[in-house]
Amino acid sequence: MVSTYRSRRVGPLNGAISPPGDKSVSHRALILGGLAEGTTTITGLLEADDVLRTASCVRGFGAAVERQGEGSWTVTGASWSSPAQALYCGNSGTGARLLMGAAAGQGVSVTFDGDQSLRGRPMERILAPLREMGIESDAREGKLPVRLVGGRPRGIEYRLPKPSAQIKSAVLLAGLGAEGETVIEEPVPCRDHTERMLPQFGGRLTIEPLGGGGRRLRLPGAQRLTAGGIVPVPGDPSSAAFPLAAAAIVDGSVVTLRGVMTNPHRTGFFEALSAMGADLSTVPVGGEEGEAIADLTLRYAPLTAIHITADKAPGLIDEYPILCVVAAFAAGTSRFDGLGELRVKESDRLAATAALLRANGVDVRTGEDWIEIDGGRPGGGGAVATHHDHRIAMSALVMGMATAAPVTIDDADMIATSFPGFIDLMNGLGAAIEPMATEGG
Ligand SMILES: O=C(O)C1=C[C@@H](OP(=O)(O)O)[C@@H](O)[C@H](O)C1
Ligand SMILES: C=C(OP(=O)(O)O)C(=O)O
Repeated sequence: MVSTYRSRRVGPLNGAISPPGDKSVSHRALILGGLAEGTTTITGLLEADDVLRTASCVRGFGAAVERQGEGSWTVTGASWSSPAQALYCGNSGTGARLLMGAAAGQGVSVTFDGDQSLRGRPMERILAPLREMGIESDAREGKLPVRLVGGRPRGIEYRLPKPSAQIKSAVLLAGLGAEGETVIEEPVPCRDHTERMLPQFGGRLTIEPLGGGGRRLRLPGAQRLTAGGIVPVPGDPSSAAFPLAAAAIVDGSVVTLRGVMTNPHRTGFFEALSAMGADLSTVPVGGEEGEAIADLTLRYAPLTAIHITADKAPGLIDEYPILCVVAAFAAGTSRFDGLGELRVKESDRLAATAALLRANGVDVRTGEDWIEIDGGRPGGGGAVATHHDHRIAMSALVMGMATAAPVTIDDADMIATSFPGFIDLMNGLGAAIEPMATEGG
């Protein structure tokens, strides 16, 4: 089934909403809960396709994962066993990569698979450190389906080749079951949700500063985790980015996002909005011991172009498509560097974002890992190819809220991988996102 949608300008957006639970934290809570002895309760879990796939994979290893009510789940860990069937991770890079690490640590044999997009994404970045740890795998050209061969991993010293929290977390999760210590050097820091959550499950880990803002993580091997009590999942800053972006480009808007996680490795988009001149206020509302949380209010103000250097990219890596849309409405030329990783996300997001903007009348230049956008008053009217990528779909729909002519997308279904309530929530703020047609069956 293909669902095409149209987004058109209707006036200012107003209101206060809570974004859904954070996707990164949701995956980790399920996986750590599945490894721990006893029952963990997770509240505010993101009930989106990517996370639900991880829930069923964790079940596939023998843990009990049960939905108790909206967003409220229990996970009772088990000694992991080798699943008879391949585990299907759907569209989720985080799910596949973190689960590979966890499975390697538990010594199980397992095959992971995913949808067409995930089958195209690089997995060698996980298989290489796992091989160093002594875990053999079978994969054609480093892509899914991947078969891991069970065995006892050994701790390694590993320097992250890129600032990827998925690689870092996979090595940490494998290290939990390893013989000996695992040491990870992280020259450029990236999101640290695994490190923050581990102690709640009795996990031991020390973090030392490395010169230049980096870190060295030391994780003892052979750890037995214990249930994490209640793990609250804060609001997802990457989802909050869409209504905030809409308020930033639609004149007269005032929108509040409640309970948004403000982990310093995830706030790059909010900092970029402020640097462009958006009137964004942040009121901390708690959560300091695990993940910080705040209410964010954005009042429309005219925007100016910015330059974001490569070292900042990990702090807003998933937000670049929507940031590029915002830049299209800012006076001047914006430039974003260090975007090579965008080429291996759910789609080639650098190419898909450039095409999205061009289809709506924006002048854009790209290189292998950068983009330049000439901002102004884009006319819109474009038909956007989403390449089955949720973030491209939501970015295009937000653009249509501010352009003279409506923006259409070829498929809204993938939005369900990270933000199932997106369309209703945006329309509740005053947007006009409407289905165009449904083809096939
Ligand atoms: O660890 C995580 O939860 C994530 C890490 C990032 O990927 P990389 O590790 O590939 O940078 C991000 O793009 C992804 O959406 C979620
Ligand atoms: C890149 C993303 O997710 P994943 O890597 O988990 O597929 C994303 O949600 O933008």
